[in-house]
Order: sequence, then C-alpha cells, then structure tokens
Amino acid sequence: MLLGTVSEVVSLGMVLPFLGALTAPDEVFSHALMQPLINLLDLNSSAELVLPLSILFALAAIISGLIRLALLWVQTHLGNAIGNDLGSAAYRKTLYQPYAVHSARNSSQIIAVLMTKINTVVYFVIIPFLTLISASIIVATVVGFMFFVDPQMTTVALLSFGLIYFAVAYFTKKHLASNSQLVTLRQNEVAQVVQEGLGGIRDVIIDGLQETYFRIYRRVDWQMRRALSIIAILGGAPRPVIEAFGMVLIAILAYILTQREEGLAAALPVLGTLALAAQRLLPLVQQGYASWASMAGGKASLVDVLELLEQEAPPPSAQIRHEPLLFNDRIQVSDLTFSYHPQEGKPVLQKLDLTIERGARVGFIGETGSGKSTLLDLIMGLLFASSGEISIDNTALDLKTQRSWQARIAHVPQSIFLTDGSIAENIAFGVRKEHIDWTRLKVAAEKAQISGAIEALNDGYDTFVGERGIRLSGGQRQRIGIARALYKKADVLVLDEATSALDVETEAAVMKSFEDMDETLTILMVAHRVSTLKNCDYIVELKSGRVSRVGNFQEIIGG
Ligand SMILES: Nc1ncnc2c1ncn2[C@@H]1O[C@H](COP(=O)(O)OP(=O)(O)OP(=O)(O)O)[C@@H](O)[C@H]1O
Repeated sequence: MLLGTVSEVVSLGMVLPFLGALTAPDEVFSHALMQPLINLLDLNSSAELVLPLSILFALAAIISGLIRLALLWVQTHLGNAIGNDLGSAAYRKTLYQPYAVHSARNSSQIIAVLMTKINTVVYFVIIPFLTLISASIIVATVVGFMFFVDPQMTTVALLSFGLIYFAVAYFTKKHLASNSQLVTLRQNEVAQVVQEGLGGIRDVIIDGLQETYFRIYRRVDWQMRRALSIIAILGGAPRPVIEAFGMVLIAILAYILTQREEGLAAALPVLGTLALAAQRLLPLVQQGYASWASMAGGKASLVDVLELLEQEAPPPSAQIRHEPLLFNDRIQVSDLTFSYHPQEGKPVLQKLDLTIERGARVGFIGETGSGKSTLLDLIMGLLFASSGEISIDNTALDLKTQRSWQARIAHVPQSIFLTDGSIAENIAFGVRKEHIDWTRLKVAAEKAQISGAIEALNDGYDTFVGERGIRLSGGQRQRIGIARALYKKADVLVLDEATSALDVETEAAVMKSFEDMDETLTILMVAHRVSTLKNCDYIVELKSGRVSRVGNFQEIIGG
C-alpha cells in the first residue's frame, strides 16, 4: 500500500519536470531541484535534459504499473485467505454445535452461508475494504501532492468531486441496504430449492416436479442476481458522470490558468499535472466509492456469516480422544421427560423408566411419532433430558460424559452417508487408508453380509463408491453402514431402521450374525419389520411418550 502510494506520487512528480522540460526547458534547467541530476549526468544544455527526463518519466510509469499489479494480487489473495479462515471457522463451529441446535434449524441456510455468502463477503466486503484502505491512502497522498502544486485549484476540484460523491452515497445508501438484505434472503432460498430438489430427486421424478423446482430456482436466483446487479450498478454509476464532469472542470481550469499573466506556456506543466492527477485520482476516488457501495451491499451477508462465527466455540475437550466411559452393568433411564420445545404442548417422552443391561438385545416398537428415535438419541447422548436422567452404570450422562459414552457407541442410521472414497475407507470410516486394519475390516464386512458382494467386484475393497454411494443399492449401503459400525468395535450398537432396505433373507442373515457376536455387545434397534425383532431379548413398546409394555417377542407381538 505504501509502495502503491509512493509509485503514484513519483509518477505524478515526474510529470511536472517532464512537461516543463518540453515547454520551458531553460527554466527547468536552471531549477535548483534539477541540479543534482544535471551534475550527475554532466549535462551542458537544456536540450540534453529532455532525454533523461523522458526515460525517468517512462520508468516511473512502468514501476507504478508493476506496483499496482502487485497490490491487486496481494489484495485479492489476502481477501480470499481471510474468506477461507472465516468459512472454515464458521463450518467448524457449526459442526461442533449440539445435536439439538442442528435439529432445530434449517440446514439450507447454513449451506447458503458456507457456500455462497462467504463469497459475497469476500468479493463485496473484504476485498473492497482492502481496496478502500489503499485507495484512501493513495488519494490522500496524491491530493497532498496536488495541493503542493496548486492549492487553489486542488481545493476547487476536491470540493466539487467530494460533494458529488457524498450526494450519491447519501441517496444510494437506502437502496444498497435493502438490496443487500434481498441478496441474503434469496441466497437462502436458492440453497433450499437446490437441496430440496436434488435431495428428494426420487420424488421429484415420480411426481414430475422438475419444472416446478426449475421455475422456483429461476425466479429466486434471478431476484438474487438482480439485487446484486443493482448493488454493482449503484457502485459504478457515478463514474461516467464524474468523468464527464472532470473533463469540463479541467477545461474550465485550463481557461482560468491561461488567463493568468504568465500565459499558456507557464500554465501547461501545472495543467498537465492536474489533468494527470485527476485522471489518476478519479478512478481511485471512484474505486473508493465503489468499494464503499459494495460493502454496504454485502453487509447483510456479512451479518449472516458473523452469526455463524458467534456460535459457541467447541469446548477444549472436543479434540481430545476420550477414554470410553465405564460400562459393565446397565444403562438406566430414570423418570425421563423430554420436549423439543419445552414451552409448547405435551412432552415427546414423559416420566419414562427403563433398564437396559449390558449385552441385552432390545427392540423398540410403537406407533409412528411415539418417540422411538428420540429415546435412542437421548440414550446416545445426542439430546439431553428436560428432567429425569440417564446413567451408565452409576455415571450420569451429561455434557461432561457425553463424548466418552459416545466412544462406546456405533450408530447405524436408516440412510448412511458414504464419502467419495473406496469401500474400505467407507467401512473404516474416519481412519486413514494406511492405518486400516484389514482383518478387522473383513470380519466386519462378513458379519454385515456384504463381504461376498464386495469380493465379487473387480477392485474388491478398493472399489470406489461414487458420489454419495449412488452406485450401491439401498441394501448394500445399509450393510456397509452395519459393517462400519462393527469395524468400530463398539460396545453398544444402535440400529434405527437400519435394515429397512434389506430383503427378508438378508435381514435375517444380518440379525443372525448379531447373535454370533460377543455376548457383551448391547444392541438397541428400531425395526421396520417387527419380525426383525424376533431374536431380541425383550421388546419395549412406547405409547404416548411412555413405556406401555416390556416383554419378549412372544408376549408383545404374539406367535
Ligand atoms: N427435531 C425435532 N423437532 C421437533 N419435534 C420433533 C423433532 N424430531 C421429532 N419430533 C417430534 O417428536 C415426536 C417423536 O418423534 P420420533 O421421531 O422420536 O418418533 P418415532 O417413534 O421414531 O417415529 P417414526 O417411527 O415415525 O420414526 C414426533 O411427534 C415428532 O414430530
């Protein structure tokens, strides 16, 4: 920035002697400031001065250009580096939020912030801010230099340009703010429509909703872009007006200067410098104004990014590997009440008591919405009781013990997330490829009834699982999910409709393989088909947020 300023002033400073040398060579030759140069080059006449001055002038211009190029590089790079820091910090904090926070909010808004708004902030706020600072410093210095050349004219020029920009800023401020708001709202909607359309693509295809989603996307995206273009237009609009005005002003100044006693020749260097300064200064002032306008336009996006950054930081213990919580006897659920929204209506679970011994295979049934998944989330320490408690052996499950309890659990959801990687990497999830324990991996795959299918593939365990595992069937995905849980060698396996996509025979085989597992392995499962629960030690039936019955398969389901 400092270099940028120096380069501007030096290249401007070179104009005065250069034009002077062309128009009034003798005066320049005898000027005190020129003597060191004249002595250094051993010049004898004013005519000899023109060439070195021309070279110096050209050099100053080239250096000034190079420095500005470097400045552009630094600003853009720095802006994006700051954007990367902000985005990563916001994503990290988001990941570490409690499950209750995630389940209560709209994920597409978070996606909009992390994918789109952070860019808006970089290109509309951070880079313009850096540009504004450098433009302000350069403007101030160039104005100072111009003041030195001709204070009167500089004051007139400054006041006229300044007033115009202030007036424009005053009148556009409101429009910039409202469009800024519009941009962030529409960015949320764009993220939502993309997420909903692609996330539910099966239903979109079956219901023939492609055109509906396409139309919504086109409308909200256009509204967002229109607001963005209004911000850009408001930022750029004064330029052509001011440039025309600037030229008029220079014509007037030229006229006034030529009317002075010294005549045109004496006025020309001053006029040239002023014209050049205006030509340099105007884009800079315009850049400063456009940066301000852009920042005003990006403000609402910045507010959204800052909101994510203000989320509670992960506790220092979050990164530490937790020693698994002692679990030798039982999970005890005592007098447990839970509400998603404590102020509203009846709790989802009410005064629930339940004991699950270590090594038990427990099935949960109940009507839809009876609270099965919620109870499993509470047992897994993802949600916390509104009143009552869950304890493991005799340790209460709370924020402090949550991570060490979770170190014992493997969860198999209904739909598992597969990363772009090999099957092996997806089973040994989160483990670096070189650290994978292949024997353990193969045993897990065998027990999950997937080893045969994997080994039949050309690349076996190294087969690449495409984007979100699209190349695998639902049943294969679920079995990979089960193998992943088994690889973790957890003490508690939680299966929430984890076998719903399997055919009856495969499901029975998976269930059978659970039977052969270590008898200390505790299995909690919610099943799509009650027949899946046939081999459970007991079945817990939930009704209206309470345990209505506990018994074996025969007692609860009947023969
Ligand atoms: N994130 C949430 N925010 C608010 N309410 C929720 C949330 N998740 C579930 N609920 C409500 O809690 C109740 C219990 O839901 P839960 O998913 O635990 O039931 P479930 O027995 O597992 O149902 P299903 O068999 O349909 O999966 C339902 O009334 C549901 O609407």
